[in-house]
Amino acid sequence: MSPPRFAVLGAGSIGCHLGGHLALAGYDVTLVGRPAAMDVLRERGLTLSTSLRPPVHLAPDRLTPATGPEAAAGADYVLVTVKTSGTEAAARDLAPHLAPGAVVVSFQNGLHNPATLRAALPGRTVLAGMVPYNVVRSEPGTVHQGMPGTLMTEPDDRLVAALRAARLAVEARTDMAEVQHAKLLMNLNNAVNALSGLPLRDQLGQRAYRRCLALCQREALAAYRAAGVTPARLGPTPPGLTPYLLDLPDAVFRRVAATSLRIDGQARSSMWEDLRHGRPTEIDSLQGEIVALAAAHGLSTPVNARLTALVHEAEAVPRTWTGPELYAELRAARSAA
Ligand SMILES: NC(=O)C1=CN([C@@H]2O[C@H](COP(=O)(O)OP(=O)(O)OC[C@H]3O[C@@H](n4cnc5c(N)ncnc54)[C@H](OP(=O)(O)O)[C@@H]3O)[C@@H](O)[C@H]2O)C=CC1
Ligand SMILES: CC(C)(CO)C(=O)C(=O)O
Repeated sequence: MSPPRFAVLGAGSIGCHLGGHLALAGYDVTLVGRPAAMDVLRERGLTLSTSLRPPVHLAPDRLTPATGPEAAAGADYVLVTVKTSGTEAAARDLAPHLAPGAVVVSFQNGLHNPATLRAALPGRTVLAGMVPYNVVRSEPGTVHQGMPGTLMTEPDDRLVAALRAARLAVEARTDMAEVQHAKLLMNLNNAVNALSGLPLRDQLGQRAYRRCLALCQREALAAYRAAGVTPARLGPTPPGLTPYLLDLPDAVFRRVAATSLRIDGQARSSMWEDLRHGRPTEIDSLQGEIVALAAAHGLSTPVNARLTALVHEAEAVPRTWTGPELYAELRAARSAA
């Protein structure tokens, strides 16, 4: 069988990281992104950087950038890496161009992107995927992976083999709904990180910020219990114990969490990148999902609701919060509820 051909729909941080690794391994990859971003690839090529190994550069002639969904026509796999707010439109645009038998894979955060893609692409195979680590566009034409981690996807042998050949660690999972709920617990930190204005390592190193995340996770875990959802265990700590770990004093936390905190100084949440570039954030599909799920089960989530409001305020008028300020604000919201 010939090697699979790939298209990446939404060639930003994650899309360039995944597509760049596949192109580096010799796969035929079309990167579909915005005109300005694709011009950068045409002019500078793409550098894949990580503190785990030396950076590698793909010269412009090793890349196939494109700006319209028709460029995905020849692909066996279309990796969808747009932000959640762009999923439905991207799927609608893609629908008339998909090759027969093409498989669409969502490597996005949130709970509902695979379902949105399935609804817009009836009869197509759509797989849920998950990226557990951070990637930032550290400078034009460079995407930087700031921590190690293993991609997850619903089983597909050809896809898994290609990702592994591209030196991307990947695990096939049959419990992707539980994986996505576990990832959402992690992503509740995106808002805290974005409002802190700090690199992830510095923000997570401060107890007050971690306690903000712990408050969010406790509400989320209560909502999951009410909904009968058991999030997958993705690391050494069971999801139900993570808030206790986050509450620990800094020195104890650093010792206990050393293995799960191999984050370099460049790593930032994708929501920080959105705020920095003046783009709308994914807050409504992260904290917003917890608020909605809890409400459906008669629970209130004042902390997640307040953070949602604060992020929307920061979208309109940028501001950062110190850890003690944010923790006091969230505790006040909880007390007032
Ligand atoms: N960055 C990270 O560390 C991680 C991100 N994720 C998730 O991965 C997904 C992608 O995130 P990320 O890579 O950071 O996002 P980016 O914003 O960096 O990349 C998405 C890119 O796709 C472009 N785009 C949107 N719609 C289309 C379209 N129809 N055609 C062509 N291009 C389009 C966007 O342009 P424009 O902005 O103009 O819409 C943007 O440049 C999100 O769900 C995120 O939560 C998951 C794990 C880690
Ligand atoms: C990997 C992680 C949790 C990093 O914050 C992320 O998913 C994001 O930034 O969106």
